[in-house]
Amino acid sequence: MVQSIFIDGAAGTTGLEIAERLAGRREFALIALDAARRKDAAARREALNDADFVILCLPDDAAREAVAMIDNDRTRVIDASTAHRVAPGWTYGFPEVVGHDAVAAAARVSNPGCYSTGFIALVAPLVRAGLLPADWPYICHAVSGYSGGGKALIERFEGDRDIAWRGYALALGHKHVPEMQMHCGLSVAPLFSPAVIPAHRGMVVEVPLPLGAMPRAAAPDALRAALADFYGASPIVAMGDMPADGEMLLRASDARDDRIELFVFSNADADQARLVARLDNLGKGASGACVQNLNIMAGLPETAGLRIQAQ
Ligand SMILES: NC(=O)C1=CN([C@@H]2O[C@H](COP(=O)(O)OP(=O)(O)OC[C@H]3O[C@@H](n4cnc5c(N)ncnc54)[C@H](OP(=O)(O)O)[C@@H]3O)[C@@H](O)[C@H]2O)C=CC1
Ligand SMILES: CC(=O)N[C@@H](CCC(=O)OP(=O)(O)O)C(=O)O
Repeated sequence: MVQSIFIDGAAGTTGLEIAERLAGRREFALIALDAARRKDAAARREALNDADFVILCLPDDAAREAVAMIDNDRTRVIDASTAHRVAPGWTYGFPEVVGHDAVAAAARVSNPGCYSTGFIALVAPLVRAGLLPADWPYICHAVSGYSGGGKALIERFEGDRDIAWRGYALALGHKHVPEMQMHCGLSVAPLFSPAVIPAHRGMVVEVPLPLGAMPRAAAPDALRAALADFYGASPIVAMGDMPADGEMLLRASDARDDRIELFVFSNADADQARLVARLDNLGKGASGACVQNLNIMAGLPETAGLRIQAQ
């Protein structure tokens, strides 16, 4: 049975990338609004209620407004925005962490933030297994390609080739912190320092761990083994190969890939470690994750339409 999909915000960065991944899929039929009607409330309301699945690629307020316009109990929603990531009644769309069955059964799925995807992929399984403490004040550093900031940031970076690094969220309290804390089960909010680099896409998220100074922290080998075991044969979340030459690169020209790779680096004394995740902010960080969740909700193979590079 062909299921209908409406992408609200289809002309934006995340929406366009979702449409690319759905192009040619016979299981789905896209409901499209022409340019003149894409922000028209009546047209959106009709499309939102006609669709079997709605994918919201909108700013937070517009996403809340779209959900309020749905007045039937058949349409299922995937929200790419931050609006519902810690909201009651919403399933957090990280199937490897919350369980595929929970996503498959959900009517309302909130797609994780891009940075949160890296942090949660690394920290949640280890805290859950008792290998890292839940009450530690974790620190997280990350860099993102500028497409992470949508059309406005793309325009800014492509109009000013002189920006080599942009630190932001300097007053702390980035909008991803609540979901990072909640979905890792932490009693203390992590301290998060994001930055943007002059590459269109790509992301590295890092959690440095002073293991020797932490209570109840396992050794690096145990952390590595636990992550490998937790994600098992996942086609999307996997341990990366340890770099042989002592450096790890993110290249602006890297092939697009909807997978996420995890690393545990450590020192010879095994009392310091760096948990690192490398992903595409528009892949597992946004549009790839939306399509993965859509596949699971629709009862289809989770990687259908995704970009999975040969290993
Ligand atoms: N980019 C990324 O890597 C990630 C983005 N996200 C989230 O996805 C959502 C979309 O982000 P992104 O695609 O980057 O943003 P963009 O700014 O690129 O796109 C947003 C789109 O929404 C449209 N829009 C705004 N208000 C309305 C409205 N009331 N009705 C209909 N359309 C509207 C905009 O219209 P117009 O074209 O006229 O401006 C634009 O096309 C955001 O919540 C973002 O935080 C999540 C994870 C990662
Ligand atoms: C580089 C950049 O600006 N990134 C965005 C986050 C992108 C993302 O994950 O989007 P959500 O808004 O859906 O959480 C930011 O920090 O606000």
